[in-house]
Amino acid sequence: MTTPSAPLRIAIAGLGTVGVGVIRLLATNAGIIAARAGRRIEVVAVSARDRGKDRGVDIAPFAWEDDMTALARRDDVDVVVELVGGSDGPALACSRAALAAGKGLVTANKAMIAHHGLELAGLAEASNAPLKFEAAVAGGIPVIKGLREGTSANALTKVYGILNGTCNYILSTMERTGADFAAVLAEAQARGFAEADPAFDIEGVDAAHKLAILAAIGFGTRVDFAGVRIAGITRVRAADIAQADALGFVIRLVGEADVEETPQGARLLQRVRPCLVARGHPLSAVDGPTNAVVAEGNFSGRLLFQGAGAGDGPTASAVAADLIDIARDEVGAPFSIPVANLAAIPPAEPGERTERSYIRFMVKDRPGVLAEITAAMRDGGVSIESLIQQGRSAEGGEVMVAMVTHEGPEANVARALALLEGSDSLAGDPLVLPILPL
Ligand SMILES: NC(=O)c1ccc[n+]([C@@H]2O[C@H](COP(=O)([O-])OP(=O)(O)OC[C@H]3O[C@@H](n4cnc5c(N)ncnc54)[C@H](O)[C@@H]3O)[C@@H](O)[C@H]2O)c1
Ligand SMILES: N[C@@H](CCO)C(=O)O
Ligand code: NA
Repeated sequence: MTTPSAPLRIAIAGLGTVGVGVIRLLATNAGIIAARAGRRIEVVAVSARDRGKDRGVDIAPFAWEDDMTALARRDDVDVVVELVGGSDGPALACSRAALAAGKGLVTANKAMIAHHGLELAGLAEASNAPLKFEAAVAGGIPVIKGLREGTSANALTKVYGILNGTCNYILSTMERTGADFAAVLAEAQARGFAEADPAFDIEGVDAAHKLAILAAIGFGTRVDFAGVRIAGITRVRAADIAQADALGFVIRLVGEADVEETPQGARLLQRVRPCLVARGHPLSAVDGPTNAVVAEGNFSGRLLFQGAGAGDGPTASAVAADLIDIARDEVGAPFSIPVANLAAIPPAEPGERTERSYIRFMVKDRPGVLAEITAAMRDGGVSIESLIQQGRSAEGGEVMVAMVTHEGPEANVARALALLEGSDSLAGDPLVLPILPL
């Protein structure tokens, strides 16, 4: 007769959207999980800011710790699940304590992994403890698993996609309803998609955290968050979304990474920026808090991972999948390759790359302005494919001028715009949005 395996005993630090989602999922799907994990997964202890808060789940059966580091060191815990958030502070302290004590760590915290992932992976490898973070990138989509396992036999040429549910919710809702940015952001916050500080979402930082993690796994490089070039969506206006629509595009916040060979050696390009995406491109149909990641492998071809990128259920699903892997003893190097063997690739300069762009100006409505802009484009070496001026303003007011360029070096657009800097024909800085190739 066989003895049933001992349960995997977990502690949960952080009982917010995701923490409560994990407690619910582990209870609702306990039977399925035990069957697939080969043993039960049991919550033994929890910690958060406010013990008495009504969270809609009963935490009375679990031991309570005020101090998350003490939680991480408990003798009756095998794996700590960090769902607090923040790159440093109690999340990092409790994660370090868990790994140093030889316990497993599961986290949804992309900020922490982007900043301290190599240190934590080093601790995990030193004590042969599992460190897993599927929920940190693209919520419920198994994209870390997809790249660590599914494409592991490939050299990846490119990884890109929609990595922030809040921005995607804002952009696609504004597109559909014409609603105001601030109102839609408030809805995303109310629905639990946004970060505690939503500036991380709308400024592109959250997507950059995720991109740096994906690039590390996809290309076998050291995580280099500082090397990501970041632009968020705060400068995108409803008028840009309407103009893009008229041209046959939607606007999406896209993170992209690739490695290019240059005469100076390999260079890692990582950037997050709002892009025009042609209707017909797979990313154009990605709406609401959905995420999508495209990975191009030299043997697999183009793979598309798509699904819910945020929210309690999908994120809890990814956390629980990591726990099941740990319960099955399916562990490996956190970044697929041991930390010591990850490559350090310097960041690429994008200026020599070519692309088509949408450029939007707000200009004073007076004679000669268009000539000034087109002269700057000519002198910067930018070829204009189409140019649209919207309406007329009241006398002396502002109008929007949008153009689409032919494909050309990115550096030329920067050069042309530098020629316009300080011009009193312009009201504010122009907005440049690249057009994502099909
Ligand atoms: N919400 C999502 O859709 C989602 C998706 C993927 C990843 N994540 C990540 O999961 C983590 C948790 O996100 P969330 O949305 O559940 O956050 P949340 O704000 O809803 O919950 C955070 C929890 O941590 C506790 N906490 C925060 N700071 C604390 C402190 N200084 N001391 C003690 N307790 C503290 C809070 O009391 C709360 O219980 C974050 O790293 C986030 O980036 C969230
Ligand atoms: N704030 C994040 C949560 C999921 O990581 C988002 O909107 O995508
Ligand atoms: Na994921």
